[in-house]
Amino acid sequence: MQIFRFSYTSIPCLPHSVLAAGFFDGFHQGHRALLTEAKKQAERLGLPWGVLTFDPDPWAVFRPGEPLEHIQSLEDRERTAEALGANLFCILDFTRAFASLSPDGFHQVLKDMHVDYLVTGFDFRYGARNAGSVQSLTKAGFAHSVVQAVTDLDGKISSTRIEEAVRGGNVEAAAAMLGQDYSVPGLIVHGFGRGGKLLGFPTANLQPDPGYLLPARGVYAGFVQTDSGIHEAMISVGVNPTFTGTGQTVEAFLFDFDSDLYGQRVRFYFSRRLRPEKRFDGPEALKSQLVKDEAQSRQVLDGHDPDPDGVYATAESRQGSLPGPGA
Ligand SMILES: Cc1cc2nc3c(=O)[nH]c(=O)nc-3n(C[C@H](O)[C@H](O)[C@H](O)COP(=O)(O)O)c2cc1C
Ligand SMILES: Nc1ncnc2c1ncn2[C@@H]1O[C@H](COP(=O)(O)OP(=O)(O)O)[C@@H](O)[C@H]1O
Repeated sequence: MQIFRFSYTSIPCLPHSVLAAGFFDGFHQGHRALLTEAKKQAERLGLPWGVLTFDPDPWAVFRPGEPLEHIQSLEDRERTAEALGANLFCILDFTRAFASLSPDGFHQVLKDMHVDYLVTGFDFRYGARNAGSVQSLTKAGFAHSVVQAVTDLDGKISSTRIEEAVRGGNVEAAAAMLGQDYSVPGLIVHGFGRGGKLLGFPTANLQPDPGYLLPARGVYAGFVQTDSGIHEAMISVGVNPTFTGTGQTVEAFLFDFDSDLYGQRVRFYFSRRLRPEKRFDGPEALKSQLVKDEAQSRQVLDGHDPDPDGVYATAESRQGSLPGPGA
């Protein structure tokens, strides 16, 4: 996949293509329908296909200073598009000047980018005051197709619904909409040194990359992708109320694993919520609960693939060629 990043004022020479346009946070089932359509049109026209996306998030440009959390970083979005077969990934710098283009100004940008065919969602808007829509693409005679909303029993699948599910700890609902388990990358840092010594369960503490949503406090069964492959795990998001003076931590005990993870870039996958976090009378009571959590996690994770499209199959460190899921 070729990646291009540019401003609308200096468009590079791009191949003629079919592009699906959107922000695509999560590349959920609705977003994937656009990619399927782009691929289909590209095959018909004999052209490469890909994604037209924007960075930074338009919200960050129009509401600077407001904290923003995402399902995916730009790099995650690139990796997902690549895993789903895109040939091109075009990132247009999102600025106030770009956003204030007229609809015709935006059509000209598409032409200068050699976009021969555009695929959008039914509610795609563009240009100053959102004046551009699928109707104005038609009026301008721009070759395009419109993909209708992909729905489930609760309505339209959207990044907002996925965010709500993750924030509420409903990671299974998030996974159904995403097409893969919700995951957060980051760095393994030192904790309080209690896990191994006091509890007999060493835990790898994640310093999540900035900007990622975190699932609600609680205990989850999931996976940890490390340099040595993907490992079943049980994960705690919480303040460790059994002990005092602890801030919020995100930590995992990896099953059948015994090596140093400090300083390593990893990815935590949240597959199933097991229970809320509790305050125990002491380390022994917590330890007995952890034994039960491990048994339950092993049971629910058996045969479960957190990343069926192999989006994040390479190790987060990207050093050399490393084993992926199932390794
Ligand atoms: C799967 C799992 C479940 C946990 N559940 C709880 C809990 O319910 N209550 C609690 O106080 N701490 C819980 N913990 C956190 C432990 O208190 C924590 O791992 C321990 O304090 C070690 O911290 P350290 O890594 O900073 O040394 C859990 C940890 C894991 C991995
Ligand atoms: N099975 C395992 N799961 C998680 N971490 C492990 C495991 N085996 C070894 N480790 C290592 O041990 C460290 C955790 O030890 P722990 O006693 O909880 O101390 P800390 O509080 O500093 O994280 C991890 O960061 C990792 O480097």
